[in-house]
Amino acid sequence: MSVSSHDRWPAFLILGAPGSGKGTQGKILGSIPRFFHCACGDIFRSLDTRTELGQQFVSYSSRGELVPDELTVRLWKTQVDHWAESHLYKPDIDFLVLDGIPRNVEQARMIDEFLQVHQVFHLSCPDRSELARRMRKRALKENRLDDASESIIQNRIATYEAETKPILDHYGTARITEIDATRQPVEVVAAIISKIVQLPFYQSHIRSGI
Ligand SMILES: Nc1ncnc2c1ncn2[C@@H]1O[C@H](COP(=O)(O)OP(=O)(O)O)[C@@H](O)[C@H]1O
Repeated sequence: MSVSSHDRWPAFLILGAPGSGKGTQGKILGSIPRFFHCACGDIFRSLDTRTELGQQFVSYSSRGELVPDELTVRLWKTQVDHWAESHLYKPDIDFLVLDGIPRNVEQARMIDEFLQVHQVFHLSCPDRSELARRMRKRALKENRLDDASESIIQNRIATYEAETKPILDHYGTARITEIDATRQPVEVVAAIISKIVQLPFYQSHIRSGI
């Protein structure tokens, strides 16, 4: 499964607590040519819940907990390979926009083997009650079990604080852009895009005509 360093997929990461707007931003970016949105939660939700894997996902996510790393990374890698084989995702010219993976430092280390994260966009929302409000709204609209109760919501926010936020240290400040997640979606996406187009890596990748 190992990939040489020059073959590693170029990627951007959207990081933020549940309800911070990662999925909204990922979808918008994924609609732009040469950006490919990859939402780990969507990969899990597409599993047939009658299968053992599907059952495992339901049992972890309905408690607000993370699915074990080994299983998560294996499933994620299989799905990205599948997208690449079917040419939906073109690793030589597309930028991966990761949303929901990695979710802890161990996953960050595991996926570093396959991709190169060029910038992390941290959608920051210190107001936890605003996040909870957004999740309750989403539960009504999208029928999400994991957004359905107050204790699960609190557990998901706590899991984010304890396990996902330390990822910021893994990537280091030079690769992190802080964005205020309470701004309008159009303003958040504008901030992300203006940062990307200024990155030397982006400029050289685009100019190389790959
Ligand atoms: N990378 C991951 N590692 C472990 N579990 C994950 C991962 N991605 C998604 N999950 C599981 O799927 C659930 C829903 O994820 P997601 O749709 O990304 O929610 P949100 O965007 O609200 O944070 C998580 O609470 C977790 O149980």
